[in-house]
Amino acid sequence: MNIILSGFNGAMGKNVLELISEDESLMITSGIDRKPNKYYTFKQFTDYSDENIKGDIIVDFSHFSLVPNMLEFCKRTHTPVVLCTTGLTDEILKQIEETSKYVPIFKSGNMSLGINLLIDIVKKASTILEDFDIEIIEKHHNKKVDSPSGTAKMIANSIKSVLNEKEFIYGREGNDTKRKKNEIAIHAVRGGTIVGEHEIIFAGTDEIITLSHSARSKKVFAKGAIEAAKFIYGKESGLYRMDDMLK
Ligand SMILES: NC(=O)C1=CN([C@@H]2O[C@H](COP(=O)(O)OP(=O)(O)OC[C@H]3O[C@@H](n4cnc5c(N)ncnc54)[C@H](OP(=O)(O)O)[C@@H]3O)[C@@H](O)[C@H]2O)C=CC1
Ligand SMILES: O=C(O)C1=N[C@H](C(=O)O)C[C@H](O)C1
Repeated sequence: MNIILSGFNGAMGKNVLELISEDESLMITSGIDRKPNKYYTFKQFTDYSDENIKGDIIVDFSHFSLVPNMLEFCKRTHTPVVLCTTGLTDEILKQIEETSKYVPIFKSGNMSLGINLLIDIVKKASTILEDFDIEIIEKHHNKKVDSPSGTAKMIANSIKSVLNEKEFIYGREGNDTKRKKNEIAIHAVRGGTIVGEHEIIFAGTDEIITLSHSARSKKVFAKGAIEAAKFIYGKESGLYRMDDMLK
C-alpha cells in the first residue's frame, strides 16, 4: 500500500515513518509538510494542490489548518484518509462528515487501543455513578498546539452521549465558579515531554473513583494509525472510528 504521509516532519510523522520502514507491505510515495526534508527520498509537497501527489491512502498527523485542503484532495482524487490530527473546528468536523459521503475516512483523536477501551469503561461508570461530579484532566508535552486534547474531547462527548444535559467548561478561575451539578470540567496541563495522560475523576460523597490512561511512547499512536490504514483501505465511503476496527 502506498502512503501519503501528512506532517512528515512532525513528532508523529517521524514515528509513522519508522514503523512504515519496518513493514514491507507499506511504502511512502508522497509527503506533505510546510518545509522539505533533505533526508527523505519520497516526493515532498507543501500543500494538496499539486497534481503529482500520489498514493493509495493518507495518514495524517499534521495541523488542523491543513485539514480542509486535505479533505478537498480526498474528495477530488477519491483518496481515503486516516485522520489523526486534533484541534478540529466545528466547521472542519462538518466538512469531514460531508467528505465521508465520497471516501472512507477513519477519524480518531487517539489511536491507542487503551484509550478506546477506557472510553467504554467511562461510559459504563457514568451511567452507574450518575450523581458523582465528573472532571477530566489531560496532560501533554509543551509542544502541543491545541487544548484541550482531542482525546479529552472524545471522553467528554462519550460521557455526554450517556448522560444528557452535561455542560463542558474549560478550567476555572474567579470568585463565582462554584461547581454546577451538570458541569464536566476539562483541565489541560502542559509540560516537558509528557506523551499523553488522561484522567477521569468521579467524585461522590466520601468516595472517589479515578480512571486513567497513560501513553508511554508516541509509537502506540503510530501503530494504531497504520493498522487503521490497512483496515479502511478498499472499504466503502463512510466515517470509521476505532470501535469499527476493534469489533
Ligand atoms: N490521534 C492520535 O492518536 C494522535 C494525534 N496527534 C495529533 O497529530 C497532530 C500532530 O502531532 P505532532 O506530530 O505531535 O505535532 P508536530 O507539531 O510535531 O508536527 C506537526 C507537523 O505539521 C506541520 N505543519 C504543517 N502546516 C502547519 C501549520 N500551518 N501550522 C503548524 N504546523 C504545521 C509542522 O511543521 P513545523 O514543524 O514547521 O511547525 C510539523 O511538521 C496534532 O494535531 C496532534 O494532536 C498526535 C498524537 C496522537
Ligand atoms: O498532541 C499529542 O501529542 C497528542 N494528541 C492527541 C490528543 O490531542 O488527544 C492524542 C495523544 O494524547 C497525543
